[in-house]
Amino acid sequence: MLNTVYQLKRPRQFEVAFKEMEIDDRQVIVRPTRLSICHADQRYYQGARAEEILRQKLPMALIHEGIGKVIYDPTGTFEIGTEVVMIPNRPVEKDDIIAENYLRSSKFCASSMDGFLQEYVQAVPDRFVRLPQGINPTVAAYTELVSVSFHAINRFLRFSHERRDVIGVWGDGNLGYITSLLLKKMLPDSKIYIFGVTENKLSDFTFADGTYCVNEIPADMQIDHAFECVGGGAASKAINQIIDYIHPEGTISILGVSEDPAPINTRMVLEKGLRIFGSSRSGRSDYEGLLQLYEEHPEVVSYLENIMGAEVEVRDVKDITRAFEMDIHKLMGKTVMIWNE
Ligand SMILES: NC(=O)C1=CN([C@@H]2O[C@H](COP(=O)(O)OP(=O)(O)OC[C@H]3O[C@@H](n4cnc5c(N)ncnc54)[C@H](OP(=O)(O)O)[C@@H]3O)[C@@H](O)[C@H]2O)C=CC1
Ligand SMILES: O=C(CO)[C@H](O)[C@H](O)COP(=O)(O)O
Ligand SMILES: [Zn+2]
Repeated sequence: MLNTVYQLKRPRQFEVAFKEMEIDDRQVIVRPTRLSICHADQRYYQGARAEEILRQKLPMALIHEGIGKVIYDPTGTFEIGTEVVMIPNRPVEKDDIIAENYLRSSKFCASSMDGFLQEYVQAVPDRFVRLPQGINPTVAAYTELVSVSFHAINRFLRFSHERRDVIGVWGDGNLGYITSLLLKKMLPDSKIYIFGVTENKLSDFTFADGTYCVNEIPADMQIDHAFECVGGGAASKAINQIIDYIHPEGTISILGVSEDPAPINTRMVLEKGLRIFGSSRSGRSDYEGLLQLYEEHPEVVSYLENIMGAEVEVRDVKDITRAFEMDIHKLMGKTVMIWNE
């Protein structure tokens, strides 16, 4: 069967490719319906990656956050029409210690293989997870991003000491919003403080115990642990500020992606005995745990509606380009493409 794949050929230029899709008795076929744009997609679209990386990876279909409907399932796992979230991580081996998203052999849609901007997505059944009935489909479209925070918080619970009275989250964007929201839900006894740069954005964090502009942090501020959700060129500034305000023996969870190495104050990391760990992407168990959290705490989904940005009907390359350009100029929120519906 012929599949239509919308690939980024070079920065700011999509093209249509037709690829043969072999139907077999192992793999499910899903028609994507809502696709959400991530920062990582924007780095490819805007050509913000190194030239040699772009040369190596493009042409490639973007998008690794999305949902769809099952249209074919020879394994009998799903009924036809079932709404599912698509998992972009594609492991080829299993390891008792290393999670699927850290195995160097794993592929990842829209990074080392085509992403979800396709007419059909094909994978083995465990790469799809059934969505709860009635969930807002636009919020469901960015489940992948939320699962990254869920994954990082669960690792944090493994790595950090148990005095978690105050947790700071640096970054007043989408990932900062999601991470602090989940922290508030998963650690209700902790105070969650957000540190950002824009008053307007910080005012959206209504569930937080405090919000601070990074240029006006009270001198006596102290936090037990912190999450960095900034990335890019500002990651280094954020991490060093965390190092300044964190208590000794605290844990710093790094989530922001930076193209260039970020210099950090290692002397103070040593003196304070800090633990720093990074997290990237997520695996099936994170999706399952998160969707269970959504079912138990439906108010989390309501809060996630606050970061719904533009919803753009997309039928062709021109519409896709328009969605990516709109996403660049947004102040906050997730841009979601309504696709194939
Ligand atoms: N580890 C993973 O698996 C994942 C990582 N990411 C990465 O996380 C990062 C954040 O993503 P996302 O939230 O979508 O991006 P956003 O751009 O929405 O968020 C970053 C926010 O941090 C703010 N900021 C800038 N400088 C500082 C500072 N010094 N202190 C505190 N906040 C600051 C930015 O403000 P302003 O816009 O005004 O500069 C912006 O609001 C990106 O690098 C992204 O690629 C995303 C998904 C998964
Ligand atoms: O967004 C992400 C996960 O949701 C990661 O940032 C993304 O996977 C990084 O990929 P790449 O190396 O292609 O930038
Ligand atoms: Zn992403």
